[in-house]
Amino acid sequence: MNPGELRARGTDVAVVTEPDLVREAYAVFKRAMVGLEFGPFDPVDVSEPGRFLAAFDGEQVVGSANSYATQLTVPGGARVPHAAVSQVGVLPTHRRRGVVTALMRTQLAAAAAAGESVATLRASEGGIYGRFGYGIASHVRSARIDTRTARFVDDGPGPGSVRLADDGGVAVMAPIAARAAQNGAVSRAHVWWRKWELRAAEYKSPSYLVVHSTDGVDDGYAMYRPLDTAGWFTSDDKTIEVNELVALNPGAHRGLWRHLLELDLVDTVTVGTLALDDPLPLLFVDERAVTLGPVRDESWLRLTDVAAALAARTYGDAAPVHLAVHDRLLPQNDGVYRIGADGAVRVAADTPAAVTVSVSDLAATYLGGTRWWRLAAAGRIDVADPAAVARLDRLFRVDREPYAGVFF
Ligand SMILES: CC(=O)SCCNC(=O)CCNC(=O)[C@H](O)C(C)(C)COP(=O)(O)OP(=O)(O)OC[C@H]1O[C@@H](n2cnc3c(N)ncnc32)[C@H](O)[C@@H]1OP(=O)(O)O
Repeated sequence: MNPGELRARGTDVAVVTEPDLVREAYAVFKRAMVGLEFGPFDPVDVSEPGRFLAAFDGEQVVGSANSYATQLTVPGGARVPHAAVSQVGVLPTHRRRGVVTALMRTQLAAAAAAGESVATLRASEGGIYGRFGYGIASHVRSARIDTRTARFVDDGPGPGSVRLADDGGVAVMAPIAARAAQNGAVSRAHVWWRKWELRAAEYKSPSYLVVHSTDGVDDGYAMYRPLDTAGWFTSDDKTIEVNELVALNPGAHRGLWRHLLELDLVDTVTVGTLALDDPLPLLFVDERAVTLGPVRDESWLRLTDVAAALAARTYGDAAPVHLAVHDRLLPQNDGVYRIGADGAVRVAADTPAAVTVSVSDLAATYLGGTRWWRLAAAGRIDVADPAAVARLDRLFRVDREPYAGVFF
């Protein structure tokens, strides 16, 4: 990173590589998060070198923002270099002085310069990141399944098999997760698995891992644990929580859910995070066996290099639209883009645009999770040609709702 870029709005922002400064930056994040529990790890061991940013007030670290070099699967299946942003925090003594603004400005410019044309994060609050050009690109919800009423539509065992792999850990999970390539998938940084191992070593309650294979090839896994085991023996609502379920194909999805729902003893199965269009409820004769939780935002996405990001995804079939994009924080993205079935390119800035959008609302549409007509209905976009809105919806249309499926 160019040191000249590191000064923004009077706050000094720098990449910290020296171990004690990395620890100090991480401690700032922990302090800012007030109540979040953290694992038993040294932040130096679970960070990627050269990516932890710190904001300084003199010698003191007062703000932090980290990221990981990963990949995002975009519509059409391309895997785009991506910054997975995390550990953003500012000391309570230094809030509302522009510290995080300086960190975001530096971080996003660095990502764009490194060829990471998109960044995503999980937001602690909904009011923070829109001003930095992030928009909500995917949503998720939880589910609770009553094993007593969950009778499968498809009554026979699937073509694959499930094996117990409780001691398999990362060696088993990582190669399967690496092949997850749904719209919105985020690849997992090596250090996240390290963090997972360090946390797992501390878990008090039992945790189980099962792996699904088809024709001898692993194609899915589920991790789960029992809740409230103190009352487990006499409880009439013995519950397991599925911490993660990765299924690379529908057979693995069905096979893993069948395994979980047929566990003896278990009355209820909960899962915290499902894609909005996960077929889970349709597996059962009575869909009410599944109680879906409220919809929540998952990936907040930022296009750091709009031209590169738009060119990376594919588009549906509709006549092209000229789209003007405004980006206050990274003005190099300001411009007009021609989006068509054959792809997206930047055109002359004075080309008349049918629709004008902020970079954050564009981010919300990028993976197909937010429809253009809804932005128009909400008055969030300027529409010079109303017919262009329906064309944009056909162009940005996706087969599957976006879903990252990983928290970082
Ligand atoms: C990916 C993740 O790590 S998510 C975790 C994010 N971190 C946290 O939630 C920890 C607790 N909060 C914090 O540490 C800080 O309050 C932060 C990081 C959210 C904001 O940092 P600050 O340095 O205070 O923000 P900064 O002064 O740059 O504010 C920029 C603008 O955002 C606004 N803003 C800042 N925080 C919030 C918020 N939580 N909600 C709404 N608006 C906010 C400010 O009012 C300001 O608006 P303005 O430009 O109109 O004046």
